[in-house]
Amino acid sequence: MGQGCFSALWRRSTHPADPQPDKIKDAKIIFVVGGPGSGKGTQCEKVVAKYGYTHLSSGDLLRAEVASGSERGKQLQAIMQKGELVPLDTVLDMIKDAMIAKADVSKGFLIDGYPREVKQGEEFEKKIGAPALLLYVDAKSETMVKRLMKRGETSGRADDNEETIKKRLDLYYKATEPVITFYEGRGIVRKINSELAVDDVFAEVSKAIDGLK
Ligand SMILES: Nc1ncnc2c1ncn2[C@H]1C[C@H](O)[C@@H](COP(=O)(O)OP(=O)(O)OP(=O)(O)O)O1
Ligand SMILES: Nc1ncnc2c1ncn2[C@H]1C[C@H](O)[C@@H](COP(=O)(O)O)O1
Ligand SMILES: [Mg+2]
Repeated sequence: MGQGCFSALWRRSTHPADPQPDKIKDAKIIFVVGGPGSGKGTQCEKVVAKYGYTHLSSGDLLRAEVASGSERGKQLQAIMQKGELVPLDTVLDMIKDAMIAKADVSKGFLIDGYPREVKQGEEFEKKIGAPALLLYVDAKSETMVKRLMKRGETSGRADDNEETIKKRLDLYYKATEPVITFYEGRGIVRKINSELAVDDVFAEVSKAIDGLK
């Protein structure tokens, strides 16, 4: 879908004249990138418990908007149900607003599920700042499908079904994997083997975070 037609309609409260973005310009930022069902949210919860970072999942922020019942939420739901990406401006403004709201108390931010494409990373850096680390949560596609089908038994997520999972996976390989290559060039990518048990995956995550200055 063309993003231009939606961006004006869906812009949120932040704008260039807003002084508040200064509050987050020096924040420690970790991007958490991986396929659907790779275990990003699971690991982020553990990082919050151990390191006290703030976890912001773009998918969770979008689902909260859907749950609000707003007109915008209805439009977002239609896109997410199809396993497509919502417009960049919408998701970036949501993340930025959430970061500003937590800036005074946050030790650092885990940005889970963003960037989904290289352009999202570039825009994030222009409007917010550069990530110190990218955690690449890696699992096989068969593993991800199995986990999502199981999660779908109880999650209530409209996109945890066979047809949408396939679309989300295809989009991940096409649009999101290039994000990893892009940040590898900066030397900030740590690949995490998410085929292991949750605590063993977390041991790798902890090592990557402990390596941060
Ligand atoms: N290492 C693991 N071993 C077994 N199950 C796991 C592991 N990590 C996560 N899970 C389970 C928990 C969930 O039911 C499911 C998906 O994990 P989750 O953390 O929600 O993935 P995710 O956040 O990457 O998915 P999405 O992109 O769809 O939000 O798999
Ligand atoms: N960063 C994002 N850009 C566009 N669309 C997004 C982003 N994060 C989440 N979404 C939409 C599209 C996804 O299929 C759903 C669910 O996201 P998830 O990270 O799996 O919770 O939301
Ligand atoms: Mg998740």
